[in-house]
Amino acid sequence: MSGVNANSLLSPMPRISSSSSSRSNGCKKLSLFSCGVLASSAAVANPSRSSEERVYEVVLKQAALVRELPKRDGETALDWDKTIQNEGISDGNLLDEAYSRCGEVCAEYAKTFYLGTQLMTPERRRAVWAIYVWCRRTDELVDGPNASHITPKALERWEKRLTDLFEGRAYDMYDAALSDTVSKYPVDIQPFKDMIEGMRLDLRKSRYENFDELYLYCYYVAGTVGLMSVPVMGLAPESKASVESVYNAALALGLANQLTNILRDVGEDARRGRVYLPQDELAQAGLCDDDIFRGKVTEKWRSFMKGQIKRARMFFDEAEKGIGELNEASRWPVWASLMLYKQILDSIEANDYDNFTKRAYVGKAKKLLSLPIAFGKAVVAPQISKMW
Ligand SMILES: CC(C)=CCC/C(C)=C/CC/C(C)=C/CC/C(C)=C/[C@@H]1[C@@H](COP(=O)(O)OP(=O)(O)O)[C@]1(C)CC/C=C(\C)CC/C=C(\C)CCC=C(C)C
Ligand SMILES: [Mn+2]
Repeated sequence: MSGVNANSLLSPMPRISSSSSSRSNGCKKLSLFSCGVLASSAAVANPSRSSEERVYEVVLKQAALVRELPKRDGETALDWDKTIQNEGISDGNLLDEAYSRCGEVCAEYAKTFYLGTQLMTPERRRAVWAIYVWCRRTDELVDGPNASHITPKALERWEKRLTDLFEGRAYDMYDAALSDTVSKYPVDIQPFKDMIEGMRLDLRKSRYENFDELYLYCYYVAGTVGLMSVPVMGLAPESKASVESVYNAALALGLANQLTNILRDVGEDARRGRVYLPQDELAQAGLCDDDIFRGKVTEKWRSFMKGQIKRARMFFDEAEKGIGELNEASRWPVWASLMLYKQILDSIEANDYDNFTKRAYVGKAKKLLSLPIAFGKAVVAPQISKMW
């Protein structure tokens, strides 16, 4: 691929600011906090409104947007793929070129995921690429080579650029692709704004008092990706599940991925002065920041890590419940990404919980093996169960 690198993804940004999100009150239920993996601090830390409740409001809003979609002849509200197909995907050379550049970035940065998207319909595939590129560029702002120059002002400009592209004013080719995607699929701007909020958080915060705080961070930087992806991946027309439950599963996959990322990168983050672990749970385990900076694997550390891994796995389990509700052609990349990420947790265990000096990874052979297994879960198993 021709010259895609972190710098070239980030072209200059226009000025002006825009406001960030506001959320209203009033939600119900909760899931993984209350399941008692670790005595979670959510209710204690914020008795009035936990992060999980706040995020659940966003989930409800996203689900409502989908449910409110106008129905056209022969379509259900959940089957918007036909509409896109009827409108055709060739919108002129420039747009095709914009999408194919997104595909190149995706192929360069996320090879396995790119492969996974090959089973999706061409229009969904290119829409997922466009979302991927926007997320990657947003992440690069605080994680990439120019991260030390990124200020809140720069993030304001990035957000202004986001609102522009949602209104049809694209700044460059990658934005043009996303602008087209959000005009065709019922994708809401809120998760995108929230991801930028996560980048703001990264600029000003390097410690998390409890899981409630960490949950919100994980939602901002990764749960949002799940919410952005569902409208593009589409729901199975035959699905009987509620739209909320599918969004919840998507959210859970983003959270699980991010929690896994955090556990994999403990040593690397500590070297940057960052600890993305709940401080109260560290204290309960008899640990503190200094233990992390020292980086010695002790019994206390192993036991702490076991709890954290258990929680991440519970989020993966929650996510698995929703994959079968997605449009059939979208299930494979999701299963593949879930299986690959989940195996990072196995690898941390195999490293005897040394995530200070060893980077947990999934080897090529295991990666390759995961693809047909994911295919089996996504495509073959549902066909078999239809036959019975
Ligand atoms: C089909 C599919 C998997 C679609 C998602 C594609 C997509 C839009 C991905 C964007 C990912 C991205 C670049 C996010 C930016 C923030 C970020 C980097 C988050 C971390 C990802 C891992 O990246 P990496 O290992 O490279 O991390 P480093 O920056 O290098 O440290 C994350 C951990 C989060 C990624 C989150 C997802 C892929 C969410 C997936 C959820 C769904 C696709 C919903 C599935 C639906 C159901 C019903 C389960
Ligand atoms: Mn990153």
